[in-house]
Amino acid sequence: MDEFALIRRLNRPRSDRGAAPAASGVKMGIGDDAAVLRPSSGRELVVSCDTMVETVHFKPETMRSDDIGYKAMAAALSDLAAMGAEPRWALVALTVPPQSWTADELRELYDGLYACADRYGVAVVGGDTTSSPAGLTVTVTVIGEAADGRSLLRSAAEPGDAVFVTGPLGGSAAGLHALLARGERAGPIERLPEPLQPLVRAHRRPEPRFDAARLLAAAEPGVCGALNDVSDGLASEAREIAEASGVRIALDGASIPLADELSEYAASVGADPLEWALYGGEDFELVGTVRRDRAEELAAAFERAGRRIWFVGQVSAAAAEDGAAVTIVREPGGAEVPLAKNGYNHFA
Ligand SMILES: Nc1ncnc2c1ncn2[C@@H]1O[C@H](COP(=O)(O)OP(=O)(O)OP(=O)(O)O)[C@@H](O)[C@H]1O
Ligand SMILES: Cc1ncc(C[n+]2csc(CCOP(=O)(O)O)c2C)c(N)n1
Ligand SMILES: [Mg+2]
Ligand SMILES: [Mg+2]
Ligand SMILES: [Mg+2]
Repeated sequence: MDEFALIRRLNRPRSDRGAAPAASGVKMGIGDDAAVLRPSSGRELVVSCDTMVETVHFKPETMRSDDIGYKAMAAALSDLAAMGAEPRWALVALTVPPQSWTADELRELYDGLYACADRYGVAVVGGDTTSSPAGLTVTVTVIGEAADGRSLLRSAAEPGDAVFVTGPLGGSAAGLHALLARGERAGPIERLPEPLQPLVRAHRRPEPRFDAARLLAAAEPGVCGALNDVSDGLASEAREIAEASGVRIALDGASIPLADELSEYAASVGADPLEWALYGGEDFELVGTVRRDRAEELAAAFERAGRRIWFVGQVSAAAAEDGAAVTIVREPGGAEVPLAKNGYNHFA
């Protein structure tokens, strides 16, 4: 495999680029020492990166090549949605063990990556390609824009706020569980038993929630408080909001929306679906807070747009030094207990 030939093969011919409206603002894209971009005036830049690592984030049993590319882009973009930003540009760093990946498989990975980039109007403007002694990694850096001063921060929750999520949780973890339990090389989703399909789709083809992010960003300044995306599980994301904002969050377990088919699948393998929603991660829904007296108005704005938010808890003033940052009532009438700090942790 030749590095330069591979880069040419993975990226689109120059004639394809520039056709998409996403290419606007690109003075120099792929092909020079660096990209040259023109941000819109009056907008602030919002920048983030995320890495996916073979065996840590994907295995042959869990993801096909195109899914890896799609999800790497989707997971990175999700952090822009979590800031209330509009996606614009991306850079892709690839490290490849040449013995275990063919150029065709890498091309499929890029087909998935570009499918996601096109779906969200993102122009890939550069990247980096190196060999790796073992394990493929994909790092996607994303750049978006928000109205000046309007990025939605983790630190903006206030006592009295309601906590909401933008969609059902736990599906991705259940899909992962099902794929690992099957243990065979991942095939097309349509060939799986029907009840597994939405769970596996949630794992392989997550969608960054720009639809919800746009509605939140469009609300009057101050209506939406903090915002995060659920990459590490609701428990972990709620804790990040609580700690960044210096508040306490009380979750109501019975109100947390569970993914379609999740309860049935969890029952079939003796698992607790709520645990997957709290600790599974990779759902990429948004979790946020809204001022209590504006919560119904926000829910109505979602309904008018044919969407929904689910209220899953309340924010209150931080407890004493040793008080729990996040608590939960698991069942109606149950006791309020501190929520354990589990969630996904790369070094735990
Ligand atoms: N190696 C690093 N060097 C500098 N900053 C980092 C590094 N790793 C993470 N960060 C920063 O730490 C903050 C929290 O990162 P974290 O990865 O936990 O958030 P996230 O991207 O929302 O989560 P996830 O990676 O699960 O999507 C971010 O501001 C991120 O840019
Ligand atoms: C084969 C395989 N095993 C386990 C997992 C689960 N997993 C890996 S990283 C992560 C958190 C988000 O990552 P990050 O914090 O790096 O953004 C989760 C839930 C998976 N996807 N594939
Ligand atoms: Mg991160
Ligand atoms: Mg992330
Ligand atoms: Mg995030």
